[in-house]
Amino acid sequence: MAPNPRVVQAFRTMKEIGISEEKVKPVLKKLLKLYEKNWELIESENYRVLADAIFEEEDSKVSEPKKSNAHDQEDIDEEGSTPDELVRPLKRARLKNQEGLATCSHTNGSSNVAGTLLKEPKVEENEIPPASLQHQSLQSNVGNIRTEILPALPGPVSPQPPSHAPVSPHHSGRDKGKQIVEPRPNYKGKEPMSPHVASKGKGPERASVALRIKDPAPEPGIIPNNRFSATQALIIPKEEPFTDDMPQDEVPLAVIQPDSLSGRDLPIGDFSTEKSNWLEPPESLHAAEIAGAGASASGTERHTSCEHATVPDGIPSILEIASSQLGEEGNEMPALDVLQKSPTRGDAEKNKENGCCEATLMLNESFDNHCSANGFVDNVGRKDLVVAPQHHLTSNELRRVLDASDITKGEENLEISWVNEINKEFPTPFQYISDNLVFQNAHVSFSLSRIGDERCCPTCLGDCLLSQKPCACACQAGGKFAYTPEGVIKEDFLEECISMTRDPQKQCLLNCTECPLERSKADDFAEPCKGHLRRKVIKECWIKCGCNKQCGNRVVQRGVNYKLQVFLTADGKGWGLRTLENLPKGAFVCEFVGEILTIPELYARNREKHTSPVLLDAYWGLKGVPKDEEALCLDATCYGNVARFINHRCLDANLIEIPVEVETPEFHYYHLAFFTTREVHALEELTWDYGIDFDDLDHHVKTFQCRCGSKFCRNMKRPTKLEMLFTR
Ligand SMILES: C[S@@+](CC[C@H](N)C(=O)[O-])C[C@H]1O[C@@H](n2cnc3c(N)ncnc32)[C@H](O)[C@@H]1O
Repeated sequence: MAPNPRVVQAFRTMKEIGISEEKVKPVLKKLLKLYEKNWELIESENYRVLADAIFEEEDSKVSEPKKSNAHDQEDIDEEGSTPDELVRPLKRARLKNQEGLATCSHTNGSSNVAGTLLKEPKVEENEIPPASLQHQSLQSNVGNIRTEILPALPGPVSPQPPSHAPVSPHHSGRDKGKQIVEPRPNYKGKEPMSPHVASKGKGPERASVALRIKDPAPEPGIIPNNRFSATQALIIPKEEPFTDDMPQDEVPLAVIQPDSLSGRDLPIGDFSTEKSNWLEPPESLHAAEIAGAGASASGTERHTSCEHATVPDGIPSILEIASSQLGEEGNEMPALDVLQKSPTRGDAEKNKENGCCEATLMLNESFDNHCSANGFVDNVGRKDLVVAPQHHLTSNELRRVLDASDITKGEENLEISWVNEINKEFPTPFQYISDNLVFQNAHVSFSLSRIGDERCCPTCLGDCLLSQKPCACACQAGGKFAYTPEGVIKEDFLEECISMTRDPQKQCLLNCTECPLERSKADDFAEPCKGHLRRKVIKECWIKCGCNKQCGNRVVQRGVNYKLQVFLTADGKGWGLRTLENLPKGAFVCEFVGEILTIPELYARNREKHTSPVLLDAYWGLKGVPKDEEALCLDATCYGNVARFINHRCLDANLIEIPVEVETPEFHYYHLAFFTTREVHALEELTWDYGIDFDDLDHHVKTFQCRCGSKFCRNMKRPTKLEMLFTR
């Protein structure tokens, strides 16, 4: 029998990163079984899932006897044997996230090079760090350069034609990034629908970090193969928490090495004020002016903003840029089309597929190759792909300019730009992640075997929303799906969520007999539990369900699907998040993503220097006394997503947070997703009610003078008795 070409390709790809067939076979076999021969999942992101599973297997296999090669091959060919339970490996996702960590300068043996925090494995006293690690550090640094050379620039935001386009659950994954999302035909918004183009979509099941990992991970301690681009070079710590003493079928979502992030008070202090690696650009490069250069803010618009990009004859086209893989500056290369031409990532990928080179590769090339900083190649040297900017940019300046086009550095489906139309400040650097990371002690692990059939719908096919009878997943949400076929939350479900949050009559506070918040206080004045708001929960279908990836009950796991922008607010709230397109009521905007911490870990951090943490307390008080490792919160100060920019608004905010259960049936961990409470117009700031009691000095959220502007503001300056007398 001829070998299955997909198997052959998998072997080949693994071989390229130094993994032998012998190691690949048994793992591939298990994955095929686990994914029911869904090769797409295995092949996505350059076989990342496979590579990760092999590493997991290696970690846990020490005492396991090897199976014979012949037998494995047979099994792969047959694809029929019953494997041990294998949970999709998620842990290594964090490796990706170490790349380019901007400014958390940790004390434990980490090095901060060119704005990139590089995590190094703990080195014993007197032990010389292996050369491979030094090498990796350099490579990671170079990787940072590449990730920052992104094509587009933020632009002045022109209100979009209204498009009440619903969130379409039918959008593409990262591995199929060029697919166009079709609007649902039966959406009856007032305005014409605008199809969402997922220009660089992420993994189809977003909640599974493993599916979204971009690059194959090298074996622990091994120098990545040179053939990989610099960004693929990752530091692989040899020690992995949770691995040794954990049952094989339990895998944390992603873990941050305790070594590297302990004692974070200092780094976080640095983080909020760090400037050394984050240079101010010259005035000519101010974001607002850049915005005025005509580039538009996100994805689809960019195609049209570059039509007139030409180089007048005689204008020298020179631009400074980091020139080598070691990142020296000062070499010159032709001016590139950075201020006008803003192709989408999809375009760049297409060019790459066509044999064009990437920016990192191009840095060593001469202009004869006709590469642009955007990864574009103009094979015929057409001038309309190149403009001569007025400025001679240094590499630092260029980095800043290009960062403005996508604060997510490619982590989301869509690019999210930032603009500052007020002054010359830049957003505080942080490491963008699109999935939560376990910091250290939080107990967040799951096993497919622990998701019982009653908590998933293995017998479903296709799109659960279309089936006559509500499936098991729907039953958990009260016998009805929370989503409409248009991908927004159902009106009644949403209204109930809103009233349970806002209406004192409908609010239900759960009181812990022993509140984790109080328990973790270092003082002797623990108070009784103040109560935790009971919430409605959405249960999404997931990989153990029989439905397909396009199932309408998978919305949050698909990630951001609307054009958003980070901007400096004019009313003194700092940076905020706004939408660049009209949003229908009930639309999923984004998830709150950060480090998953236990409450003691949260308290151990320096509150003053943190952005608002979010408690995952929807079940506290409901299920007995949550253990320390189960009472969790999310902190997005150092690692976070775009939600860290959402400002607070008392009571009538246009977003509401709803717990969403995706991959774990353990109630203490869930995803916190933001949905619109009403239609939101393009350019409106997105806000949510942090739930702060401004009178409670003890509140876990650092209090501030609220400037939300709501007529329901709970922090309005209260009139003094004297003032009250005068107003009578
Ligand atoms: C989660 S962050 C939001 C993003 C933040 N504005 C920034 O610039 O990074 C929370 C912080 O934003 C500021 N903030 C949020 N909502 C505010 C409001 N309504 N009034 C004043 N400041 C606000 C406070 O400083 C608060 O600690």
